This record gives sequence, structure tokens and C-alpha cells, in this order.
Amino acid sequence: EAPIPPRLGVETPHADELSVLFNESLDKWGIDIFRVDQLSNQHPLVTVVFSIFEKRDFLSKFRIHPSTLVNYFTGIEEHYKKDNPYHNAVHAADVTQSTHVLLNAASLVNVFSDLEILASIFACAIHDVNHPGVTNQFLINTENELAIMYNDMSVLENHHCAVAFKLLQEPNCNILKHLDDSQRKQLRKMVIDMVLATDMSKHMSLLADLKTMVETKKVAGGCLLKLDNYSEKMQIMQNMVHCADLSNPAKPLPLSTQWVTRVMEEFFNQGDREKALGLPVSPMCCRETANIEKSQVSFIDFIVHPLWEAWTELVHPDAEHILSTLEQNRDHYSELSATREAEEQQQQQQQQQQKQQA
Ligand SMILES: COc1ccc(C2=NN(C3CCN(c4ncnc5ccsc45)CC3)C(=O)[C@@H]3CC=CC[C@H]23)cc1OCc1ccccc1C(F)(F)F
Ligand SMILES: [Mg+2]
Ligand SMILES: [Zn+2]
Repeated sequence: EAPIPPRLGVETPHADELSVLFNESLDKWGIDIFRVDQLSNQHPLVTVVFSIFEKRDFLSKFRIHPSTLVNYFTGIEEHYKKDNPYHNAVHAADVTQSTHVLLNAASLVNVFSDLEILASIFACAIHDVNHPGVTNQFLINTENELAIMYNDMSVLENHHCAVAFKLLQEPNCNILKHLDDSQRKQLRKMVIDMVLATDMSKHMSLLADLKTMVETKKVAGGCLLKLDNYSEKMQIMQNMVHCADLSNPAKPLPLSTQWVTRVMEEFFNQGDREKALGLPVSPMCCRETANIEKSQVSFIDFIVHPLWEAWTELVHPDAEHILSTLEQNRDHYSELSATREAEEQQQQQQQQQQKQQA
């Protein structure tokens, strides 16, 4: 019989501290996921997934042996590249825990079945697995084997799904073993639909559909979401995972700024590689010229805020605090970018004056 894994799914000398942190904050927006990474001996994804599965009683509901769960998600975690500054297992753990919190919104109670919730958590955990640390456009421009494999269509997102489902076939890793065929087929389809929807090129259509749904729900008298067909339900699940994937600017500032540093590092590394290859450097990816605060303000104004505004309306009033955190953070970055601009202008004037005096 397979051995029972340790209490939090991972061996760590900080097990007590970690279980206190989870008891206090696993269900909270703004858990310090970087501390989870430290306390879990750099196994943030395994311990977050294990704890969520336990809290939602998924091990018994879906007859998953604890060691199978640990084997599979340890394999997944190992396939997240540790030297990616941003797209690593900490990001996967962050998106998974964020979705776990979004699922607890009062207006979403009894909306999703256990299988749909399992599919959502699973999709988050694997949604960036084996990410190479560069964008789809970079893979396409460099005719990378992945772009050839997937014909330039959602290259990364197709790869994440394929790697995740291939790992299920490893020995003692099949967490879906005791699902019946129909459940397994449904879960596979739902996970693929959610992961492919994390491709930013799908963002505008996803948001447009969400806004339409919010309008029709309002007309229907703001009642609890009555989602009678797969497509409507999947739209909500896709937007939920997409919201979690775009939740960095909506987290408490000390967490948000760490994500900004990480993602800029990853995009700058890509900019360095583009320059070395003689390729045009992607916008905001040039180490010398990027204005980090300005990037955040436009990212929030054009992408993140419109999405979270729609989500907040859909689950009103459960996500109000998230939207207000996002708005506070946006103002912080905007003030920072204004002062930085003023400083740069002052420096330029001083240089001008020095030149004139010389
Ligand atoms: C914590 O901070 C970020 C987290 C994730 C992303 C992610 N960005 N994107 C894209 C990158 C290209 N985008 C744009 N390109 C040019 N002009 C604009 C104007 C407004 S968005 C946009 C759209 C978002 C991804 O695909 C990543 C993978 C999946 C989900 C989200 C990830 C972006 C963060 O910070 C901002 C940013 C950072 C670095 C470079 C550029 C940007 C920038 F401001 F540009 F977004
Ligand atoms: Mg992704
Ligand atoms: Zn992601």
C-alpha cells in the first residue's frame, strides 16, 4: 500500500508555521504566497493544492489516494522552470489559491458542481506548466519547435495542457483513476477550455462575453447566476481563472510589487535575447528604456481594471475589496510614475544647464 505523505503534502522543518499560515489565510485574498514558498521548502504548488483538496474534501469525493496527489503535483511542480523569475511554481500556486478564494464568493455558492470546482483548481495548478519564460510571439518569431508543433495558435497554452495530461500517465500519478469515463472526459474538456482561455490574445472576446452576461443577469433581476448550459458556465470559469491569472495588481501592494519585479525581469530577459538575435524588442521589454510604473498603469487601465470591474459586478458585492485594492495600487503606480517623470525632467534640465555652462 502506498505510504501516507506528510501532513501538508511536503516535508518541511516549518510544518507548524505553515499549517498556522494555512489555517489563518488559505481562504483569504492576499495570503503571502512567497512565505508559503519559503515555509514549504520550495514546494508551494504541492502544498497549496494538497491543502485545498483536503479543505474541499476532494480526496474522498474523487477517491484520490494522498500519495497519488503528491506524486502527480510534485511532477507538475518539477516541470515549472525554477529559474523563470515569474512563470514558475509560485505563480501557479498563487493563481490556484486565488481561484480557491474566488470560488468561495457567496454569489457563486451552489453554482458549480464538485467536478467543475475540481477542474478549475486543476486548471490553475497546471495552467503555465513548463513555461519557457518567453511569450507566444517570441516562440513564433524564432520559429521555435513549440510554435511549429501548434501552428502558432496559443502555443504556450496548448503546451501547458499537453504536458499536464501526459504527466497523468506516469506511474502512481493518475489522480483521475477513480473518476468514471464521462467525468474524466468532462474534466479534460473543461481544463483545456480554461487553460486555452488564459492566452492574452483571447482577453478582449472573453471580457466582451462576460460583460454581456453581466448585463443579462442584471436584467434577470440580479438573481443568483442561473447558468443552464455548458457554454455560459464555462465562460464564468474561464473568466474566473483569467481574473486569477491577472490578479497581481489587485493584491496587497507588498505582494503586487514583488510580482512586478519578477515579471519585468522575465520580460527584460526576453528583450535581451531579442536584441542578441537582432529581433525587434517587444514593447516595455527593453531594460534601458522601460518605464515600469507606466507599464503597470496601462496594464491596469486597459486590461486588469476592466476585467475586475466586470467580475466584481457579476459577483456583487463579494469582490468589492479586491477592486478597491486594485484602484489604490493603480494610484500608487501612477503617482510613482509622475514623480519619476519629474525627476527625469529635472536631471535633463540640469544636464542642459551644465552643457550650456561648459
Ligand atoms: C505584475 O505585472 C504583470 C503581470 C503579468 C503580465 C502579463 N502580461 N501579458 C501581456 C503582455 C503584453 N501586454 C501589453 N503589451 C503592450 N502594451 C500593453 C498595454 C497594456 S497591456 C500591454 C498585454 C499583457 C501576458 O501575456 C502575460 C501572460 C498571461 C497573463 C498576463 C501576463 C503583465 C504585468 O505587468 C505589465 C507588463 C509587464 C511587463 C511587460 C509588459 C507589461 C504590459 F504592461 F505591457 F502589460
Ligand atoms: Mg500563461
Ligand atoms: Zn499564468
